[in-house]
Amino acid sequence: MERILVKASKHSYPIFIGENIRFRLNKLIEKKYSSILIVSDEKVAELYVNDIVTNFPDEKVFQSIIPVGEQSKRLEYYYQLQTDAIQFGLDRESLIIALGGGVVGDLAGFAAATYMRGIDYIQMPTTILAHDSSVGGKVAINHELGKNLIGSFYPPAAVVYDTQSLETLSEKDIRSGYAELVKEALIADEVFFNKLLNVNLINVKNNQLEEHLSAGIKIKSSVVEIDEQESGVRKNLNLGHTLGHALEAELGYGEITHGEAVAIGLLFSLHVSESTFSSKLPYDSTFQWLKKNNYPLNILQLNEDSIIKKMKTDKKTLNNTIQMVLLKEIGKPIVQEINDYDMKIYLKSFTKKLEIASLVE
Ligand SMILES: NC(=O)c1ccc[n+]([C@@H]2O[C@H](COP(=O)([O-])OP(=O)(O)OC[C@H]3O[C@@H](n4cnc5c(N)ncnc54)[C@H](O)[C@@H]3O)[C@@H](O)[C@H]2O)c1
Ligand SMILES: O=C(O)C(=O)C[C@@H](O)[C@H](O)[C@H](O)COP(=O)(O)O
Ligand SMILES: [Zn+2]
Repeated sequence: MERILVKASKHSYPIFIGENIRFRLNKLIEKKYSSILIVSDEKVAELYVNDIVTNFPDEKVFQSIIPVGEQSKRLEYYYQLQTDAIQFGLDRESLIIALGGGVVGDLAGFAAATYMRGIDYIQMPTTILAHDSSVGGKVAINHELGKNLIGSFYPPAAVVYDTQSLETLSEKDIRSGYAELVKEALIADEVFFNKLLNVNLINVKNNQLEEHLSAGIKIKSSVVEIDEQESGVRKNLNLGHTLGHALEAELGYGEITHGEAVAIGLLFSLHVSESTFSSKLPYDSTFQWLKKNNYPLNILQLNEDSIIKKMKTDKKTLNNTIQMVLLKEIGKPIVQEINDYDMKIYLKSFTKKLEIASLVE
């Protein structure tokens, strides 16, 4: 088992990564809690919730199970969790366990951040993507008008990542999770990036996956330790998200996964970066890798004005001007202001490039 300690403003917290560690959860938690609420989605609950419950034979353990998917990361389910917490009698010494992917982690984390003004919660990520969402304390729900617009920075008490639970993931969710790994590699580590571009996602080996997750988590945690509340370098973790989040909201939450949207967003960032800095970046190799691994890249019918409006709900936006993370080179991200006129040109040239590439197939 690997243990990484993350320093946060409220407290430091450990990330435990290892196979089958969900069965040792009670040994990994140091504190005794008055009661425990496990939050999970229907699919994950069916697979793993009993493994978590059996850790606590002598405690009061409750469950709140939400429907699967991005649509659950909204006010209605946030309110449902608060109602459950009140009705189950959770107090200030209670614990919430977020067992699932980023949807469960963001929603349950935000519920924990606000229930009785804040109680402890533990992230138990069960997707590859959640190596990112479970670390750093960003918790939130979506608004119809924009992603993650209602939320907080609220670090977990611990992250317990059982890599064995990843064996049940679908191809789509493996793909989705790898987009955030590629993002981390692009902002911080060219060697890691080149390694990822050699991976074939349908037969990625367990030891390879663990190596990638550990590398991704180290990049993520080192950034959030320096800038927990995103006044500076943490913005770089948003590479690919200005367009990615806009696509998720524009197409309807859940129509495209977060990672798939981020993958398109990464490609767009490379496109804009190449034009802005007149430099050669790995647009072509990234495109080829995404295509080979079946990422959906067919976003040809974009309404640019509507997308730009959605991009402006991005939390990096200042004075109604879009701020986008670009790359000067791999490992050298920079936040750049882009006006609406230029953005429209970039969106048009990007979709044209994708259209031409789809004709060449
Ligand atoms: N807080 C952050 O810093 C941060 C970072 C990145 C992403 N996010 C958020 O994370 C969310 C996306 O997370 P996600 O991709 O994990 O989505 P998700 O939570 O919806 O999980 C994806 C799918 O995988 C299923 N699943 C989960 N674990 C499984 C397992 N072990 N076996 C089989 N199926 C399993 C789920 O039921 C779901 O159908 C988005 O809302 C995004 O905004 C947050
Ligand atoms: O941790 C961060 O910071 C990130 O930007 C990680 C992203 O992968 C993640 O999707 C995050 O939720 C986006 O944050 P937001 O502030 O743009 O909502
Ligand atoms: Zn993300």
